[in-house]
This record gives sequence, structure tokens and C-alpha cells, in this order.
Amino acid sequence: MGKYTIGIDYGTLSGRAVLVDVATGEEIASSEFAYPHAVMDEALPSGKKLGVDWALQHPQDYLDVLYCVVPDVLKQGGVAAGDVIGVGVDFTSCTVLPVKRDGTPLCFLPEYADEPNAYVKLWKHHAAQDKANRITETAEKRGEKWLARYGGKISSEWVFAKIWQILDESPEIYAAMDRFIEAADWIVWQMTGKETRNSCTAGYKALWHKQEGYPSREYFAALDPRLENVVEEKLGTEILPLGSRAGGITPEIAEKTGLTAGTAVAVGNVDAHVCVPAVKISGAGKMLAIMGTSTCHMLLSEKEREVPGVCGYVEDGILPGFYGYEAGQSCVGDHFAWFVENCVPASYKEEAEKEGLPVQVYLQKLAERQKAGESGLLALDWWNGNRSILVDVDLTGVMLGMTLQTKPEEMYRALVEATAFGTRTIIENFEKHGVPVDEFYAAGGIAEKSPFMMQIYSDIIKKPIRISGSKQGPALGAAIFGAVAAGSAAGGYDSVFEAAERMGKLKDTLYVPNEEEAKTYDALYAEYKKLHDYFGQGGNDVMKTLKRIKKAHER
Ligand SMILES: Nc1ncnc2c1ncn2[C@@H]1O[C@H](COP(=O)(O)OP(=O)(O)O)[C@@H](O)[C@H]1O
Ligand SMILES: O=C(CO)[C@H](O)[C@H](O)COP(=O)(O)O
Repeated sequence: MGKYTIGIDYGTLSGRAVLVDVATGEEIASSEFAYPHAVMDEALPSGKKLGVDWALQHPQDYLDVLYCVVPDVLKQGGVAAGDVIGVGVDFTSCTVLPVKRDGTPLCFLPEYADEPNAYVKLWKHHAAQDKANRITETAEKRGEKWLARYGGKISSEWVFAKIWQILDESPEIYAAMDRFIEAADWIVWQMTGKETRNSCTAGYKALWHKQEGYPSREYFAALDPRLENVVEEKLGTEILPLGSRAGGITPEIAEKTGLTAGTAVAVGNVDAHVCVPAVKISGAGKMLAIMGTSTCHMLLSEKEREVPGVCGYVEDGILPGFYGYEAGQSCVGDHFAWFVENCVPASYKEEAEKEGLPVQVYLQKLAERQKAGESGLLALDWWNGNRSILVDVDLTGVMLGMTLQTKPEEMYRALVEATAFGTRTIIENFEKHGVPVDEFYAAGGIAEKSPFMMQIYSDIIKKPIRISGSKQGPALGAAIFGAVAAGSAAGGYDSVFEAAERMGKLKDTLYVPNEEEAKTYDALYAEYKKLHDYFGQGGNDVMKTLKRIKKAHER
């Protein structure tokens, strides 16, 4: 009798599940549920307006994913619930919410339903940059050693900037919350009835270290005396390693999903990190880019190296026995979606519809007829700030070289190239600081859907690119961790390496650089670097000035 696990990937806009055969990695069924509230970046469900750079979600959407996709994959797969031995979950991160002691989100309570700070702050909520700056400056002043582990700068996307924003703007919400928790851990709590915290989000997003724990009380008090005991009062101090069993499915969730009560649930994981075993990476030097709404770059190394501008490195943060490095670009697919929504004429949309193609695929079809440099355009990929290597959410986009002849497909291609130049900058930065990148792998919606983009990436980074064998790399990764949480006694695995070997997969496709295109791109990249340093490293702060003027209109 076969054994199966279910992996659930909570992305930016939807949750996706796969039902996987534990022995072979075969994906028997998959299902997707789009969040009804999507990303709330303009208003709450009540219509209450949100400020600049806010990005919230509704936790009810996460529960609805569970109730929809799990029964669906069980039904499609025709698998008996008793043969599902484990469930794994991954989430975007740092996506965090304030909850009561029993796990009830504050935004579920009528008295807080109209209070923005009571909702889930999505990873791309960028409205706490002032807090992030003070977190970094205070750490610098106090000579905090941990700062170097995070590339020298703490992001506004992470836990302490977000919780401090709540404390400052809505002290009553801060007082009312008993816990501040990653959505990854919250959904596992809902499934098992037990609060757990995973080492991945704690390490990358909450400054936690396996030996040293969190930063000291003195440090938090130096930020704001009201934060002195933030760790003990609002976070958890018991952190479980990846692959651990968080608990078993509760009878209530069993009834709502069709799973068997007691089925093993793995501790939460992050959508990017979880994907590494899904592409069979088990050692140093192989960079995996998970390319979707944003891109995360994951890299293992046996060595501990301080690399400025990366998101951070965490020992055992991706796979046990390695330092797991993370870098990222906060706007990749989001660029393209923005472009389609805002900059494509009706005539293009009509033509795409006539050809039965999604608008992005139609644009790609037109853009691939061009050669590198032919449009005369060059863009900076900062439509949602810059995560690595500048760690600055106040940077914005640039498109240079436009004329009256410029066409939408050329602008679209320039945005694609800009994101690839951003990735090359990240690779070169790792290599310059002693963490080699010998091979490049890609997963996520873009790697799956766009050969056009993967070829441009290969030409720009000048490396061959291997592609995830699963359309749902993160969900497969979550299913792998579900099999490890179940353990060999239940028909799963005791080691993530063994599980990855059996369940992970790669496509046969290999994208190799085209030498001529790569040469032209070298020249364009040199110009990109000049713009990158000029606008991104203080040569001209015009982007920040414009943002300040824009913010003044909020008042
Ligand atoms: N054909 C396509 N080519 C390139 N990008 C695409 C295409 N279709 C959708 N996208 C982009 O993929 C992104 C979503 O990626 P996906 O990996 O599915 O989700 P998530 O990042 O939420 O996990 C969107 O931002 C969208 O712009
Ligand atoms: O920072 C992250 C991981 O560390 C986020 O989860 C990520 O950037 C959002 O992912 P996606 O683009 O797949 O929605």
C-alpha cells in the first residue's frame, strides 16, 4: 500500500497543495485556492484606507485554503486518508500576525476588525522602514555582533520592525496581543492545536541564533523601553528545528479536511527555503532562485562568511549541517504583473485574447524576436524597493532610454533584464565575499512558465540554469518535510537528505548562455551597475526625496 504526504505552499496570492507519493515523489494531485482578500494594500475590508507601503492579509483566507485544497487533493488522488502519513506547510515570510493566547487573530475580534495593525502584515509590508533604520543604527552603536549575520542591515520586512510599528501606532493592539507569530507557525497551530515556532523564520526574520538565542533585553530596551521584554512577552523561546513534528492533526481539522486525526504535521517553513530539497540540492555552491512574485536566492555553504547586503545566514537554516544563506529581490513577477495591468494598450490585450494567450506570454512572444540591447532600454528593478544587496525599500524604479518609438514589449523585456541584472549583482556579491556560486537552479512560477525569461537569465548571469522538476517546487518541498516529520516508522524518512533524494526532482531542460547575447549583456550590465551605485548608494537620493514629497500628501 502506497504512503503519501501533502505539502501546502502559502504564496502571496494563493495557497497550493500537492499530494505526493512518498516512495517516488510522484505528484498525484494538486489544487489551488486564491485568497479572497488577496493583498490589502489600499484599504481594509471595511473600506478604511491604508497608508503608503502597507500590505496586509486576512488570516481567514489561510484557513479557507486548508479547507479547500486538502479535501480536493484527497478526492482527486483517490487516496485513503489513512495512507497520508504527514503534512508540511510553507509560507511567505516574514508574514506575521498578532493573536490571543488561544491563537485567535486580533482582527477576528469585532472590536479590532477596523484596525489595520490587527491584521496580518504581509512580507512586503514596507511601512516600518523608520523602525528598521533604528534597529540597525542601535545595533551598530552597541556593537551587536549579530548584525553582521544579517548583511549589516535589518530589513523593514522583519519581525521587530513590524511589531514595533504596532507598539508605536496602536499600543492597545500591542497590549491586547498575547503572541506575535509568523503565519507559517500560526497555521500549524491551527492544524495541531499546539503553538510551535520554527528555527527558519526565527533565524532569518527574528534575529534568533541556535546558540545565542535572541538579541539581549538591553538591546531591546535601548530601542524602546516598552520593548525590553518583547521576546518573553510576545514571541516564543522554544524553537524547533526544521523537519520536526509539530504535532498531529486535531479532530476538528480532520473533520474539515478529510485527513485522519493525529496525522503528523511538520513545523512551519518558508516558501523559499523549503524548496531546496525539492530540487535535490544537498550541498554547497548551488544557488536556487525561487522566482515568483519576488525572487529568493538560497545558497548553502560549509563556511561562515559575513556577506554585506544579503538577508542573512543561519546555521541549519535550510538543511542541517550547512550555513544557509538567503538573498532576494522584492519585485520580480510583481513587476511584470504591474506592467500588464498599467502599461499595456487595449490593442495588445485584444490581440493576446485573439491568440488565446495570457498577456505576459503574448508580450514575451513579441519580445523574444529582439536581441540584447536592440531596444536601447535599461531599467533598474526596484519597483518594490531593493532587498539585496542595498536593503532599501525606499528605492524606486527607473527606465532609461525611452523614445517615441519605444514599444510595450521592449519595456517589458527591459524589466525582465533588470531583474536578471539584479540577480547577477547578488551572485557577484556572494562570490566577492567568499561564498562561491558554482551552479544555478530555478523554481517557482516564472521558472515553470517562462523559457523566454530563463534564457535571458542564463545569458545575463552567464551560467547554465537547471529547472525544478515540479510545477509546485515549494509545495513539494513542504511534502518532503511532511515525510520527515512522519518518520520512517510511519513509512516516511528520518533524514531530509534521504527524503530529497527519493522525492525531489529536476527537469531535463538546461538553459545555457548564448555567447553573443552574453557579450552584449556584459556591456549593458556595466551600465546597470553604474546606475545601481549612483541611485542606490547615495550618489543621488532623488528617489527618497520624491517619496518624502509623496508621503507629505498623506497628511
Ligand atoms: N507566463 C508568465 N511568465 C512570466 N511570469 C509570469 C507568467 N505568468 C505569471 N507570471 C508571474 O508569476 C508571478 C507569480 O508567481 P508564483 O510563483 O506563481 O506565485 P508566488 O510568488 O505567489 O508564490 C506573478 O507575479 C506573475 O507576474
Ligand atoms: O522573503 C521571503 C522568503 O524569505 C518571502 O516569502 C518571499 O519573498 C515571498 O515569496 P513569493 O514571491 O513566493 O510570494
